[in-house]
Amino acid sequence: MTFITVNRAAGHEDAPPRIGVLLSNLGTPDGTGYGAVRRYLAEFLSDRRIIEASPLIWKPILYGPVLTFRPRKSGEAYHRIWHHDRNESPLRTYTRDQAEMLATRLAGDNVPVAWGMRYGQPSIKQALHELVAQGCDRILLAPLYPQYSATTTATANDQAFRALMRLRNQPAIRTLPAFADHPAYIAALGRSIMARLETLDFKPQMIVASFHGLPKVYVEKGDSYADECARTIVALRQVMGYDAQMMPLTFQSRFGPAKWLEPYTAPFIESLPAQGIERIAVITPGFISDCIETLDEIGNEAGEDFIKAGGKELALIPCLNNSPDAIDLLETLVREELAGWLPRKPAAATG
Ligand SMILES: C=CC1=C(C)c2cc3[nH]c(cc4nc(cc5[nH]c(cc1n2)c(C)c5CCC(=O)O)C(CCC(=O)O)=C4C)c(C)c3C=C
Ligand SMILES: [Fe+2]
Ligand SMILES: [Fe+2]
Repeated sequence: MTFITVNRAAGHEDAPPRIGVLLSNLGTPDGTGYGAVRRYLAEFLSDRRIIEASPLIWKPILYGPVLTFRPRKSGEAYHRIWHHDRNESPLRTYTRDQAEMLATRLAGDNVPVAWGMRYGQPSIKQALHELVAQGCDRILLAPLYPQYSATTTATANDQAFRALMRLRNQPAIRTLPAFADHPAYIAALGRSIMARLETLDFKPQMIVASFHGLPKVYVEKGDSYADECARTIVALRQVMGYDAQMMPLTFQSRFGPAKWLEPYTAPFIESLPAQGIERIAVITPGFISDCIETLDEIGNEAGEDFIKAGGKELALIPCLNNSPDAIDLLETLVREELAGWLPRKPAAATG
C-alpha cells in the first residue's frame, strides 16, 4: 500500500496541537442534466451501506433500469429546486454556509472548519486533506444528520476513515454523535417552527412531521434510525405542547419495491382532507438543511397532491439551514464534543 503525505502548513513541527472540524453531508449532483445526475446516483446507489443487496443482483438493476430512467426524473426535480443564481443545489449552499459561519465562531480558538460530501463534490477526502494541510492533527468528523443511521452517519464516517487509511501521518479523530433529542436541537427546532407558524396567514389544523424513510429490514437488522426519529418527535411534541394527533410522525422518500418505515407521508397527507383536515403545516426534522427531499417531494409534490385531494393550504416549514439558530446549534454540539481538546466555553449568543 502506498501512503500519502499531505504537506502540512510550514512550521508545524514546533506548533502546538491544532484542532479542525469536518462537516459532512450527503451530497448532491454537480448539475441538473442527465449526465451529472447519473454520475451522482451511480456513486450514491453503489454504496453498500445504502443498498445492502448482493452486487451480483443489484448492479444489473442499477446499470439497467435505475440509471437509465431515474436521472431524468431526478434531474427535473433538482432543476425545480436548484439555486440557479449559484448553480448549485440548496444542500450544497446550506452546508457551505454552515461551515463558513461556524468557522467564524471558532476562529478565535484557531479551529478551521472544512466541509465535504459523501457523494459528489467537494469530497470528504478533499476536506480532510484541507484540514491536514492547515496543520490539524486532531479532527472532529461531524456528519450533519440529527438521527443516526448506518446509511447516513456511518457511511459518512466510513468515507473519512477510507481517506485516513491512506495517510502516512494520521491525525487523531473524534466523531460527533447524532443529536436526535439533544436539548439544543429540540429548542432550535421548536423556536424556528413557532416563528414560521406565526408568519402564516392560516392556522394549521395539524403539523405533520415527515422524516426520510428507511427500508424496514434495515431497522429489523438493528439500525437505530427509527428509534432516533421517535426520540426527536417525542421531545419536540413535549416542548411545543402538541400530542401525537396534532403532530403525527410519517416517513417519506421510499425508493424501490421493498417495505419502508410507515406510515408513508404522501398517502397520509392525501387522506387528510377526507377527514376534514384541509390546512396543514409540514416539518422535516430529519434534515437540518433543505434539499430535494424537503423542497420538491414535500413542498412541490405532496403540496400538489394535497390540493388535488381537496386540501386548501399546505405550508412547508423550512429546515434550520443557515439561520443563526442553526449555527448556534452546530457551535454547541461541536464545543461539547471538543471537550478536553478545547477549554469549555458557552456558544456565543447571537442576540
Ligand atoms: C435505498 C435508497 C436510499 C436510502 C436507504 C436512503 C437513506 C437516507 N437518505 C437520507 C437523506 C437524503 N437523501 C437524499 C436524496 C436521495 N435519497 C435516495 C435514496 C436513499 N436514501 C435517493 C435516490 C436520493 C436522490 C434524489 C432522488 O433521486 O430521489 C437527500 C437529498 C440530496 C440533495 O441533493 O438534495 C438527503 C438529504 C437519509 C436521512 C436517509 C436515511 C435515514
Ligand atoms: Fe436518501
Ligand atoms: Fe425523494
